Parts: sequence; C-alpha cells; structure tokens
Amino acid sequence: MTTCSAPGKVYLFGEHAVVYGEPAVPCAVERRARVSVEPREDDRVRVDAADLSLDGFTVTWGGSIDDRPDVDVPAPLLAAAMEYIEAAVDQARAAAAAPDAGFDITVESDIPLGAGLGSSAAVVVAGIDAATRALGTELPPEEVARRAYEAEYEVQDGQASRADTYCSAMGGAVRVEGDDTRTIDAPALPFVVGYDGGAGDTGELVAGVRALREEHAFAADTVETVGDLTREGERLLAEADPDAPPSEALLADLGELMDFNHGLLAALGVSSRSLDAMVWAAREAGAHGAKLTGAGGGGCTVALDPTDETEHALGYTAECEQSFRAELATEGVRVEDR
Ligand SMILES: Nc1ncnc2c1ncn2[C@@H]1O[C@H](COP(=O)(O)OP(=O)(O)OP(=O)(O)O)[C@@H](O)[C@H]1O
Ligand SMILES: C[C@@](O)(CCO)CC(=O)[O-]
Ligand SMILES: [Mg+2]
Repeated sequence: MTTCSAPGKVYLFGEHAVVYGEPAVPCAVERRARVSVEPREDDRVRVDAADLSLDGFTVTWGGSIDDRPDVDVPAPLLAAAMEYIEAAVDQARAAAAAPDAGFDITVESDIPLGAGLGSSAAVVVAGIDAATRALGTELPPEEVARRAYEAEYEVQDGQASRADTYCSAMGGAVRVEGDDTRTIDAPALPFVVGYDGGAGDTGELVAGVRALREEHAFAADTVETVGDLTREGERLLAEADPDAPPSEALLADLGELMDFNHGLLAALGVSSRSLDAMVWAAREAGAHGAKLTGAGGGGCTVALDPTDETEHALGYTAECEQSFRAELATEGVRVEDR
C-alpha cells in the first residue's frame, strides 16, 4: 500500500484573473487529502471515498469506474469525483508506462469540498503521486504538478489554471502566471478560514467572469487590476524576511490588498451574501484584511489575523458554519507512512 498526501490552498491574491494570464499567489495550507493505492491483479479500479460529503452527509462507495455505484450522493458529485480519480489514474498509467494497471484506491480528505480550498487539486496530486509510486515510478513534484494540471484541465473542460495543482504539489507560497510557475518565499502568514458550508461551481463561475470580460471593457480592466494588485503583493512578500514572523506593517499592507481583491472579485460577480458576511465579520473583528478564496459563489473566505479574534467572531456569525486557523503548509505532496 502506498499513501501520499497533498495540501489544499488559499489564494492570497489573484484567483480568476490567473485564468487570463495574470499572476496569482496561492499558499498551501495544512489541510490535506490522503490517497492510498494498492495495485490490483486486473485492470480495474476500485475507489473508496469515505469523505465524499455534501451538506454534512458522509458516504462510502466502491465498485469499478464502469459500474456507477448506487449510493446516496448527488449523481453529479459522484460523477465528478470519479472523473477526477479516473483522470489521475490515467496520468499515473501514462507516467509509469503501464496502460493496463488496476488499483484499489482509498481517498480521505479534511479539505471541504468545492469550497475554494483546492480539494480537487489535492486529491489529483496525491492520487498521481501514490499511483505512480505504487507502480515503482517516482516523479519529481514538478512533474506531478504538470500531470495534475492536465487531469484538472480535462475534467474541468479547459477551465483551469496551473495554480491549484502547482501549489498543492510544491507546498508553501507559489506564484503562477500562465505557464510560468515558481515557488516564492513568504513568512508564516496567520490565515483564518471561514466556511459557509456551501460550494460554488468552479466551471460556471469561471464562465461567468469570461462572459463579463468579453462583454465589458471595464470588466477586462478589473481582471487586469487584480493582476496589478497581485504584483504589488508579491513585492511586499519579496521584501519581507521569510524566517521572521510577519510584521504588523506587512500584515496591514497585505490585508489592504486582500480587501481590494475581494471588492474586485465581488464586482466580477463571484462573491455571495454569505462570503460577504464572513468577510465583514472578519474585518470587524480586527483582521488585517479578508477576501473570498478560490472560485467563490459560496465556500470559504480567508483573513489575516495573528490573534484569535477573527476565528472567534466567525464562530458567532450566522453565515459561517466552521472557522479555523490554517497554517501555511511548507510541504507539498509527500509520502505518508501507514
Ligand atoms: N475527498 C474527496 N473524495 C473524492 N473526491 C473529491 C474529494 N475532495 C474533492 N473531490 C473532488 O473534487 C470536487 C471539488 O472540486 P472543485 O474544483 O469544484 O472545488 P475545490 O477544488 O474544492 O475548490 P476550488 O477549485 O475552488 O479551490 C468534488 O466534487 C469531487 O469531485
Ligand atoms: C477560479 C480559479 O482561478 C481558482 C479556483 O480555485 C480557477 C483556476 O485557476 O483554475
Ligand atoms: Mg478545484
């Protein structure tokens, strides 16, 4: 049995705009998906996804990818989960030159689903690494990231940037601009996540921004402005000492840019009432800044606050189902001992 895990992420800056070639800075956080893989004698794939939960329900399903299991999970969710895993399996088969390899796969994850924390990327990254290792092939994390991007791109019908998969594979803070991907230094930022218990449809939200951008020059300008503020945020990070706790001044400057970024995302139509409520609850609690993270529509916000105030205030916010501190995950995809 080979087990690999990979982290989820929050966007400090730049989601959506990254799809159109602007830079983005996602940061891996210590919430991980773990994928265990055991090669089979035949060419079938059996998947056990214990945490495939929606609205608080948890189910386990098994069976081959050809026989859709009969479980109480909304059909589109089940279909999507199988597609991500199938795409990861195909990448692993290609990487290990073993087109007929079969696997028993178990997926466990503490990353909320479809909520902007990159659960799909973490599952695909950990899945590709575990399955290739199970076949005796070791890929460098950059290659896992490249293949994971191909898998997400295929499942999401071309609506994907390299940001989520690269960040999950490499860990830490990264910067992605088109095909240019690199890790960057960043101090341990005090992220606090708010989760409204909901999800957004990434494909639909990306399509909405694309349509706005094509229709209105000012929407295209808004996307470019997100790129400008991301570049400014990168300059702030580059000047900071990555080994020292972030200064109040740095947090204030980054927070101001996060607030601006949230406003622009809201203008592009990807926020929601509950995301706005959590953003305001964080700001009123004294967070340095707050924004939605990921595709939006529902799901998670991220705030900067070294104190407990934001987590506490979100705990009392009606729209927030869960709040938690999210440490920067310095490790990307890794092998787990079982
Ligand atoms: N634990 C899991 N087990 C099986 N499939 C999972 C698991 N976690 C995520 N997935 C797959 O990933 C899909 C969610 O991906 P989606 O890209 O919509 O959201 P996300 O990656 O969580 O957020 P974002 O892309 O906005 O950061 C789920 O519908 C499911 O198909
Ligand atoms: C909305 C988006 O920018 C981030 C989703 O986590 C889409 C992508 O980059 O693939
Ligand atoms: Mg995703």
